[in-house]
Amino acid sequence: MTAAEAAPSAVTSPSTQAAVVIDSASMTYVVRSIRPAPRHQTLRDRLSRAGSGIEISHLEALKPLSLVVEHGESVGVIGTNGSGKSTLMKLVTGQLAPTSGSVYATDTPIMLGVNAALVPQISGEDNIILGCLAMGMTRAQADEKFDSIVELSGLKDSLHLPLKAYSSGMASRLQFAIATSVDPEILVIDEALNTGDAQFRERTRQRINVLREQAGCVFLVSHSLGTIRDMCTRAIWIERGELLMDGTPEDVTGRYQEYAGHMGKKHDKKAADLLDKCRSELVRTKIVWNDQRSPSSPTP
Ligand SMILES: Nc1ncnc2c1ncn2[C@@H]1O[C@H](COP(=O)(O)OP(=O)(O)OP(=O)(O)O)[C@@H](O)[C@H]1O
Repeated sequence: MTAAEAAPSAVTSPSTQAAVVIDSASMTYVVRSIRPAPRHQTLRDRLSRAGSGIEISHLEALKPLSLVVEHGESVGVIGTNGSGKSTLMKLVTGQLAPTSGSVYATDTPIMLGVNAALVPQISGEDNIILGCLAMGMTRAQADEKFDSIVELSGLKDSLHLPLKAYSSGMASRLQFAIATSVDPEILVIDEALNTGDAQFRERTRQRINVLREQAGCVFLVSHSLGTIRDMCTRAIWIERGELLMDGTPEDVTGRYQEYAGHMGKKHDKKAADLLDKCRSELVRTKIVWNDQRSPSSPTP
């Protein structure tokens, strides 16, 4: 029996406090690529063969995972590169449909990501209006929110400049101020805070706290363990597509740091033992709907 099979599981009936319910959701990407030509061929032959065959492979980015996140929680998501954090966030926002299982949310989650759509050629001011309209506000509502967005961004003196003249930290500030202006019930922040300075981090922390107090919930993906400890009430660790830990930010980041230390020193056995320990200690969530029926409106 593997550690995962031996691990305890908790049956959870999502309460009215639940903002997001992930019910055994998994994600396998289907990757289509051009079949490579044999290496011994000349460059000319290789190029002329390009496109002669399409190869299809499957990449399991996320193993089936269940999680209930309640209103008022801010959940930090950590894990090494390529472990599946962004994939999980895309399932939460409905950008991707899970290969198996379901994801439910009480409201449409707002994603604040490094690639969130701002237009480089137009000014910060125009981006604010455009961003608000893109999030579904009317022009009158966008005008009404304008001053508070300027205030939160802290970029009053630069907003007349085109966005392409902003540093990545300044662009992040603007994105954050626009995205949180709708008081989202569910906010997903994927790496967007990493470029901010200390002042921006403090504003962000305060804004996240306000959203939580208003019974919103926040997911925060970050490689900065300090940010997770500062801003989150709970943390999860995903490694190679597998949920390994779900607990307090201190416990989860501490264990992850230990793992990263072993990996850095190439102590593979110690790293593997630590993963096994996490697997055996994780209390897996099993979702059971009270009325035996899941909600009728999964995302997307
Ligand atoms: N659109 C896609 N098509 C195919 N594979 C993908 C796609 N997006 C991600 N992957 C793969 O899925 C796995 C998880 O990627 P994901 O972006 O979720 O990881 P991550 O934990 O967010 O990584 P990072 O910390 O580097 O941002 C990786 O192996 C990645 O190569």
